[in-house]
Amino acid sequence: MELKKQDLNVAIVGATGAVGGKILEKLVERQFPAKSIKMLASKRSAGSKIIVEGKNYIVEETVPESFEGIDIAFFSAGGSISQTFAHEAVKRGAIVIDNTSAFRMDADIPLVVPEVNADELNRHNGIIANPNCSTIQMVTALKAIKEKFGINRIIVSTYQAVSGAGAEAIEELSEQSLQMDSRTDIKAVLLPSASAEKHYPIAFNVIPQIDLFDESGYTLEELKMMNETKKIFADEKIAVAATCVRLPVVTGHSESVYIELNREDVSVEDIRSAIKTTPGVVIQDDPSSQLYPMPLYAEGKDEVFVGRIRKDPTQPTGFHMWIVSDNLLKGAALNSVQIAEELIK
Ligand SMILES: NC(=O)C1=CN([C@@H]2O[C@H](COP(=O)(O)OP(=O)(O)OC[C@H]3O[C@@H](n4cnc5c(N)ncnc54)[C@H](OP(=O)(O)O)[C@@H]3O)[C@@H](O)[C@H]2O)C=CC1
Ligand SMILES: N[C@@H](CC(=O)OP(=O)(O)O)C(=O)O
Repeated sequence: MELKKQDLNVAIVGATGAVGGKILEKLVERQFPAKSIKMLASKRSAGSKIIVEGKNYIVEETVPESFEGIDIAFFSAGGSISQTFAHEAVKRGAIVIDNTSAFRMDADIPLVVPEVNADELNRHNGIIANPNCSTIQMVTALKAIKEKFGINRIIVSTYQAVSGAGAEAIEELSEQSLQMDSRTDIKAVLLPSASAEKHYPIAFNVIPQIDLFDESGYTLEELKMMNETKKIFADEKIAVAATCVRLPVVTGHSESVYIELNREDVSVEDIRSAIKTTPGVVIQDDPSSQLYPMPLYAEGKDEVFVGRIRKDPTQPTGFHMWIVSDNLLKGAALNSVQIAEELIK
């Protein structure tokens, strides 16, 4: 499908959500060549107004006809909405960039992080999948290391912010936090979370569950990381194991990542040099000045930050590192907009 660069009609499905709002901001900030941007959500939000850089955008209900004349449709309204409307959009001539997990593992749908596998865009049939937020920041940071030295195995533990569970979860964390003072019995006061991990309060807590469990004992979030990494790296043999954890941070996912390389002769300096070659990846790593990435400082930034790079003292091919990025930006909205930019290059 050919896209003319200067006169694109764009739609955002899920425009009132945590990710959809950031997609609009990124399109405006990066001066995406859009003639029009249609804001779509559920019937509940129809008629509401979103203002970005002084311009008003009126939200409309999403129906199949919403996609008449649309060139690019960004979807971030949940998997079931993508299942219902993505093919309707493609049928009407749009290219869909889908932020949900609905199509990510379909063999004929590219799963793209532009810095890693932009060439996959050449084989799309109308739908392109944007990976899981935790997966995106990890593969972006590891891409050059993998290319240069080969990676056999990845073991990752995540520390994920509540904004990953949507706008409602952000509200919930601040409401629960405000109920507290030092004398409060937390468990007696805090109400269970409304986000995916429903049973427990998130304020002043750490929850080792994101999304549902499957029969293997892993959660769906963990399985997404494990499977999507193999697909993006086009490497079925790479061993990936994940533990995904939610904590009371508003925005910015952090990851403790352990990798085993194919070779023993690689130094920390070699790893740093490789990482630096990937655009958008920044090393923040100086123990002597307590410099390392943190979500509080990554929020609002486009980059993926890497620090705490260490050689495993017990295994000559092993390295540890700490990877942080804004889950709503590189983890979702920015990556989607970068995909659209690649398409019109
Ligand atoms: N947050 C993140 O870090 C990431 C999120 N994603 C994916 O993006 C999607 C949205 O996430 P997020 O923005 O965090 O979620 P939010 O809960 O913040 O937003 C959900 C959005 O979906 C819209 N919506 C709900 N029902 C419908 C419907 N029937 N028709 C049309 N729109 C509807 C909502 O509109 P309304 O206001 O009208 O209810 C709202 O705009 C999820 O599928 C998630 O998997 C992917 C990667 C990362
Ligand atoms: N599950 C992620 C965000 C997300 O929505 O991911 P996915 O699109 O893979 O369901 C989080 O909670 O941080």
